[in-house]
Amino acid sequence: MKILTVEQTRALDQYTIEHEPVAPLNLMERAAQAFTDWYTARFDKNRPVRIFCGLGNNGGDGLAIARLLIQLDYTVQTCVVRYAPRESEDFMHNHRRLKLLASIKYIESEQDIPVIRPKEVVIDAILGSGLSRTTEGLVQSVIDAINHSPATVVAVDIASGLFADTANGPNATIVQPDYTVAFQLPKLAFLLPTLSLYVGEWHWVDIGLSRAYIERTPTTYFYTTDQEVRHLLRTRNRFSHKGSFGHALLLVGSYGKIGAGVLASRACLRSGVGLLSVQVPRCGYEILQTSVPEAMCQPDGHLHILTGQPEVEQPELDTFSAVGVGPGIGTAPETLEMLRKLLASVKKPMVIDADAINLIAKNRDLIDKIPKNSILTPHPKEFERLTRRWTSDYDKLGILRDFAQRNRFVVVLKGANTAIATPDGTTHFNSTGNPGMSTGGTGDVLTGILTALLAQGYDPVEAAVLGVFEHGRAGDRAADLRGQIGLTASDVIEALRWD
Ligand SMILES: NC(=O)C1=CN([C@@H]2O[C@H](COP(=O)(O)OP(=O)(O)OC[C@H]3O[C@@H](n4cnc5c(N)ncnc54)[C@H](OP(=O)(O)O)[C@@H]3O)[C@@H](O)[C@H]2O)[C@@H](O)CC1
Ligand SMILES: Nc1ncnc2c1ncn2[C@@H]1O[C@H](COP(=O)(O)OP(=O)(O)O)[C@@H](O)[C@H]1O
Ligand SMILES: [K+]
Repeated sequence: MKILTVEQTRALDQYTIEHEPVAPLNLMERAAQAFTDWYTARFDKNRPVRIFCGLGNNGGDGLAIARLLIQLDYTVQTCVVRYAPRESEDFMHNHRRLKLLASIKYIESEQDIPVIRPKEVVIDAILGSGLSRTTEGLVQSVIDAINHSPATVVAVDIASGLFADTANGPNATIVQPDYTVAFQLPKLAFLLPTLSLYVGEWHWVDIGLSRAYIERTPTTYFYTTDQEVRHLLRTRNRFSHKGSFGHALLLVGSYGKIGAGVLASRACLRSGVGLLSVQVPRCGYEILQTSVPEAMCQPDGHLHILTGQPEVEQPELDTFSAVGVGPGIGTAPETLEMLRKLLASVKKPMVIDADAINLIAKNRDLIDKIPKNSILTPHPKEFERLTRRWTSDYDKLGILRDFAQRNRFVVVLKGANTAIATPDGTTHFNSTGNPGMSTGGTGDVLTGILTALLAQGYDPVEAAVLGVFEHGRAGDRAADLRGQIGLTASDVIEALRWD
């Protein structure tokens, strides 16, 4: 699913109005109806509703929602915040219609701001995507009152005061909603960790904007949906054999961290790889052979770390269809040498994670040695080591895009809504996963999954989008079964299911 800018959304609105055709007022009516449907499915009539409306089209939506809820017998108090002398046309129209049905309270100064009670639901329709400057004065006071109230808060389209796709200045006053209900498409701001307080749980509702126009509007930001991922997944041919699904090699583990290698190996096998070989330090040999009997084990000559000096002769690297390196390997100088040799020998895109990323961050000449289209899977701290500290989430997205594009890597920046930046400059935000996955080892699981997909011949961008999505989906299934708090990385592996 595409994420469009405010400008593009405005153009989309306009196109829909001109070509569908639908009158602007009817589009507002559709938006209000879609919001009301969402609202009535969640909140019953016992909860009094207080709707704060601004003077633009977001306020117009609020007035239309007030009318629709009143018609459904909800108890509604509408408050119009009169912060300026101008009102939009569609606001005025809906204002006239609502006045025929109910009384409206006008907030013209701070004294007019009502006391908000705990049982109420506040609907925030003060400012929407037309926000053009930081909030101040009366609007700021009303937002403060909403934020200090004990009521549940639902934002219409976007929280008042929040910019949809650019950074807010420091100390901006912004509504902190429990829910945001956006029209048609998600906004970039919803996907950024430092803005989560201003978004809450978010949903989007279809208001019938032109699909054809959305299709041909260019964007660099995407939000991965279930439907899109289904198209990527390959089914198995009846006559396939284990040779059809590749032979992966994982280089993983060090003394005390063989578990990382076990998790990556199990996840790789649960993700459809035909054959798996695993290189571990000698101390990991029995552990791996016992806990992952399906894998072939290539012990390193060193007891505790990977050095790239095998104990016994090993197949040439180019016999493997994909290589993954990093989980649990540590940063010993001998392991750096192993990584150096590995990068010099592997010609295909590979998966690079954890300490392999840390080693590369400290030895930057290695960046140029990484095969093009390789998948790097840093968490934010590893990514910062690899690049630089960022000043905002928007700055971080810029650094991410540039780093992926300049080096021709697929960079999977992990976290809630993992961001996948590709060599062609696009960024895909993941839609699955939950905070239960913030536990040691879940990243190792992802490395195993991605290595398995590359080994099966998936294109690296597709592998990253699909693998990250399924990793999160497995995390969601595991959380359903066990709850988020008790979730472990092993549970994520057991919950993987690829159909
Ligand atoms: N897109 C869609 O698909 C659909 C969109 N719809 C709805 O329209 C909404 C967008 O409406 P909108 O363009 O009228 O903007 P909105 O946010 O209501 O306010 C604009 C006014 O606020 C002013 N203003 C700006 N910043 C300010 C500040 N800090 N403090 C005070 N004032 C400030 C600004 O002033 P100006 O910048 O012109 O000086 C202008 O007068 C959108 O979010 C959605 O709810 C649906 O109805 C239909 C489908
Ligand atoms: N709050 C969250 N929501 C969704 N996914 C999360 C969340 N926290 C962590 N994850 C996922 O869990 C994994 C953690 O990886 P990482 O930090 O490398 O852990 P480890 O190094 O312990 O394996 C990543 O795939 C990340 O996207
Ligand atoms: K709003």
